Amino acid sequence: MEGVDHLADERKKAEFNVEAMKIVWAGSQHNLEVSNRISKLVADDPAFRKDDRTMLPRKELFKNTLRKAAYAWKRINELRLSEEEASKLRFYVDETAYTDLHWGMFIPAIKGQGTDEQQRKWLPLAYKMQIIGCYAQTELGHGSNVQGLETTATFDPHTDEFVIHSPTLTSSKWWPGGLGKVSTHAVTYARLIIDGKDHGVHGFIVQLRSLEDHRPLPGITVGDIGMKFGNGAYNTMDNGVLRFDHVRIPRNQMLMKVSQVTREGKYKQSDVPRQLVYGTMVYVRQRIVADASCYLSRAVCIATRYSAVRRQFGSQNGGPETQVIDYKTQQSRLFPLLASAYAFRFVGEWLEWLYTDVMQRLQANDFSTLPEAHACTAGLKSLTTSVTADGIEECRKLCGGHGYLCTSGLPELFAVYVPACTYEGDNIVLLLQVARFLMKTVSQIGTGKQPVGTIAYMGRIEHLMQCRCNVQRGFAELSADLVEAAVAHCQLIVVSKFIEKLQQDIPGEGVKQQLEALCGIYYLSLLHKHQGDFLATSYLTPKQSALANDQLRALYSKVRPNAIALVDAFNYSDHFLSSILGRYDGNVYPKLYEAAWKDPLNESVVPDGYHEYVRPLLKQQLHTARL
Ligand SMILES: CC/C=C\C/C=C\C/C=C\C/C=C\C/C=C\C/C=C\CCCCC(=O)SCCNC(=O)CCNC(=O)[C@H](O)C(C)(C)COP(=O)(O)OP(=O)(O)OC[C@H]1O[C@@H](n2cnc3c(N)ncnc32)[C@H](O)[C@@H]1OP(=O)(O)O
Ligand SMILES: Cc1cc2nc3c(=O)[nH]c(=O)nc-3n(C[C@H](O)[C@H](O)[C@H](O)COP(=O)(O)OP(=O)(O)OC[C@H]3O[C@@H](n4cnc5c(N)ncnc54)[C@H](O)[C@@H]3O)c2cc1C
Repeated sequence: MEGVDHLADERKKAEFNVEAMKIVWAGSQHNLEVSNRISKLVADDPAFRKDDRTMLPRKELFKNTLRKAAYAWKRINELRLSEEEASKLRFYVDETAYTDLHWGMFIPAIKGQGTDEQQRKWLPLAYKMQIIGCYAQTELGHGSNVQGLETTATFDPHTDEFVIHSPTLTSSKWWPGGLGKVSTHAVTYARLIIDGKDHGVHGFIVQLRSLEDHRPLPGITVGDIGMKFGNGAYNTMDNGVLRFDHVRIPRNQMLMKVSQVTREGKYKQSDVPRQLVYGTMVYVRQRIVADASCYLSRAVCIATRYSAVRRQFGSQNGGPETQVIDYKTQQSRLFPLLASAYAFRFVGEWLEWLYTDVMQRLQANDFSTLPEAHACTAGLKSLTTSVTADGIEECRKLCGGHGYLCTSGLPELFAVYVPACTYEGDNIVLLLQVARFLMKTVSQIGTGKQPVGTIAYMGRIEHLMQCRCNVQRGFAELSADLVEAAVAHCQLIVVSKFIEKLQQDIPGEGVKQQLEALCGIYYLSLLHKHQGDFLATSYLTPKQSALANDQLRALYSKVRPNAIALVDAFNYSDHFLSSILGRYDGNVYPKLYEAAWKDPLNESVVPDGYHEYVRPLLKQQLHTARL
């Protein structure tokens, strides 16, 4: 019934202060306040309606996204929202769009790789959205292998220009978000050629479309690459294809913070690691980790609330059937994901600190923690996106048949999220980077260099110090195993950051106890999943492994009465969740039934096509039956 909280009894079971947990999840009282205000602003504005997305044809869907992005920009300016508030508004609008890449990659690339002069010229235009940018790195033939990119930028000393060109079909830029139909400019990655010498991949600002009539400029061929996975989902984004036919840009449009080309055509590499050209990707990877906790928590919120509403089997003497959340199988699938959502939130906070610290060190030309930052952002991006993508699918399955309805919110959430396992670095390719970092650490231990930071624990691997093994040999042969070691390394980071979080002062009655239980579920569920490795290496005895499993089950029972309150603490509005199964009031069945009749297919009792395609069959069947 309307107005009744069908989850009220569940909420009464909470053994902790939910409002205090909301602050922990938000990061601070201030963040919670801003989130509440902006979330309501979006939820209350019909212009941000999103329940029709999965039913719109692509052109209409895309135009609707353009409308929303323009309206959001209008509201940001009318309300004079800060950058923080504007970012929150785009988050709660919850629709991938060209603005993601304008704000999330184009601007960071200029900030990270542009000189002060270039920043002074381009950033004001970008901040006012007088130009709209994208990040054009991936090509049809290369994405993971950045050093394999084929687009060329050839310096012409006669005109003090670079000639940007797509020499082959496979050099066509392919995938950049916002490129297909909207961006006027791109930070384009191309091979710098000077006097026939290839200096490798560098970033260049290239205008793609006229600011007058939006038509592609001479030498530019650009368009959308076509429909992607799922209805709605990432089809609100114009991922594009782009080819250059000898397009000329001024020399000062090469991003020159890391390396420069003089008027005379002399190449100067600052004494900084060439990998700084990858800096934007590192920035986005750390953002994606924080974002993973948002996506996973949305799915867990839906599945937890529905698991408390859904009853199936177990009726005693005509009494109510059992809530499926009370089944140990349901808990063993759901609660590790709930724990992971909190774990990823905290490791995302730490990674943001690590990234900020590295950026400050770079200002002082201190590159000492750059390798660790690369390994942590790459590895944690890989781990958290893989677990989140698989977790959203598991949450769909935890909701049974109704989880497969678009009105559950889960199919679209899955479809929009899963590319995160690929973009910003294929997850396996990134784990191989972590494996390379671990093996390099091992080789350095042999030289007496003690590891610090997230690899300090490796200093205790005494036996490796004696083996003097040649870690270079067999990397390719052992890469699958090394990837597993990289995953374990990242899982250890997540566990250690969760434990460090618990060592902080955490206000609120019962809050710390709940987080301790979730931390226990996180690491014990990992230990259970990988117990074979621990047993095979004698790190655990069978008895210890059994005790750990017993403790895990005990923690499920401890969390069970608090489960609804723990997902309420995510503080998501019904508008943001966009899920009938995940409604705050748990009023699922009436709303599912109501929603079904709103489907366009039910606009007519007799479906279009009946008379052309069904009736003839029936009549034919009737005729046959009479024979
Ligand atoms: C659902 C969607 C909704 C919202 C979006 C979701 C989340 C976003 C969250 C918040 C939004 C905020 C911002 C983002 C905005 C929008 C994001 C939305 C969508 C994302 C769009 C995705 C955009 C892209 O995909 S851009 C293209 C990404 N491409 C890649 O990642 C390519 C991967 N490949 C590489 O990085 C490199 O090729 C490589 C690292 C694999 C290899 O490089 P290379 O060959 O040059 O090096 P190696 O020989 O392997 O190593 C040499 C040494 O260099 C070291 N190294 C390598 N990389 C780095 C680095 N980055 N930093 C530091 N050091 C590095 C390496 O370790 C070696 O060192 P050694 O000492 O010699 O061993
Ligand atoms: C939705 C979406 C949005 C995107 N947005 C952008 C954007 O805005 N800008 C942009 O520039 N790009 C963008 N991309 C492209 C994206 O960054 C690349 O697709 C991604 O980096 C993966 O590269 P790839 O496609 O070449 O994969 P591949 O490397 O071809 O991966 C194919 C398989 O090969 C494996 N593999 C590759 N190399 C190795 C190796 N050395 N060892 C073992 N296995 C290997 C991979 O693990 C994978 O299983 C986007 C992609 C998607 C899906």
